[in-house]
Amino acid sequence: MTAQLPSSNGGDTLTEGGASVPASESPARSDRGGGAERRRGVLLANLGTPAAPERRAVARFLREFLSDPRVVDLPRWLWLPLLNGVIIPLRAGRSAAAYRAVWREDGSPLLVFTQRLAGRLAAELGPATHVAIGMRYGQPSIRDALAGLRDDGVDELVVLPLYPQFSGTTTASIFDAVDAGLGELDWQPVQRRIEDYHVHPAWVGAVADSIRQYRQQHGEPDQLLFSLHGIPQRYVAQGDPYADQCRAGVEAIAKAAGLESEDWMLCFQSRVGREPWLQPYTDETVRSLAEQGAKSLQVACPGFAVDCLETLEEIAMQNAELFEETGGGKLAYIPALNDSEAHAQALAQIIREVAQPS
Ligand SMILES: C=CC1=C(C)c2cc3[nH]c(cc4nc(cc5[nH]c(cc1n2)c(C)c5CCC(=O)O)C(CCC(=O)O)=C4C)c(C)c3C=C
Ligand SMILES: [Fe+2]
Ligand SMILES: [Fe+2]
Repeated sequence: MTAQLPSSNGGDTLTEGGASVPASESPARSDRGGGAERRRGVLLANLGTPAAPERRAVARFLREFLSDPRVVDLPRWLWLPLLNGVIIPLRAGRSAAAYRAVWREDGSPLLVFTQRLAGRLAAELGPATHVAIGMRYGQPSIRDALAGLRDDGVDELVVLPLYPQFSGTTTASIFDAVDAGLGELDWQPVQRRIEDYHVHPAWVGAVADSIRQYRQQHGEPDQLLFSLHGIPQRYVAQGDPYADQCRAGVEAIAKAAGLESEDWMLCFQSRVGREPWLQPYTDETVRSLAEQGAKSLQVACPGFAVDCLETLEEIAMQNAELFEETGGGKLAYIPALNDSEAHAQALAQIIREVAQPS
């Protein structure tokens, strides 16, 4: 199915088969028809990761990431001195140690899996579609990815942030970087932006299948946790749809996986700072389940398209340890979809649905 996008710049969002596409991004989108074949490019965008698991590289990454006003919205005069004077000096070393615990011979898991997924996706979409990866923070940058696509002669650009659930802190920030990159390059391709795909049946089916397969191999736990990255509650109160999309998405996955409502829970991880974030918090939930006598947990993290620090270290190491130490048994992490064929097929379907027929 191909999305029929209206030619106005009305700012509406179209939902096609579960993926939301804003209808307002490229003024020239509908006036270029003419029957000429388009060269399609896909920008597969992700958060980014440090260049190395060392203090300096991690400090550089955190400085860029946490200076983004989409991520931390405090007034700059207050936040930037606090970030540079207190938070980075305190956090960089600890964070670098956590990165070292998951770093692979071929690099950061987030980058390696994103690169591999891009390769699979390119194979799935065929030689007429160019796929490039761009990181919101660090390298390879979104601007350089766009420059590569432009040099390949792309004139229809699909932007796919690897965030199934929309948040201003993630997806919108990627769109900011795409705007800035296109502006710098003075390039105006036709654009399709995929805002979210949290209830797209292809993606929901792929996640549900991965959970079912995991349980066939490893058995059923006392409880399954869906753990998604948190954001401050204040952002949700200001209108960020992230929490609603997390709930709708995990309900769809649970239903597709045939889970009963008492078999699973949604919780939120990775809180930073003191203000309240989305709740229940994953670590408090893990502790309380252990105290209530749970002996086995499985944790799936369907907000993370690929495995990264937050899944491999925070869930599979820290929370597994916490569960054991507080009287539980084994906490098993169900890997992200990563570069699986099922993931590439689901994303290819989402892309095909929003792209123009060529
Ligand atoms: C301080 C605010 C943060 C917000 C808001 C936030 C939202 C958010 N993040 C992701 C996905 C990822 N975050 C990752 C790491 C990470 N996140 C924050 C802070 C916020 N995230 C920090 C400080 C870090 C760095 C690690 C640390 O020091 O603890 C990662 C992993 C990156 C990697 O290299 O592996 C991902 C992915 C989402 C989806 C999200 C909001 C929905
Ligand atoms: Fe984060
Ligand atoms: Fe974390």
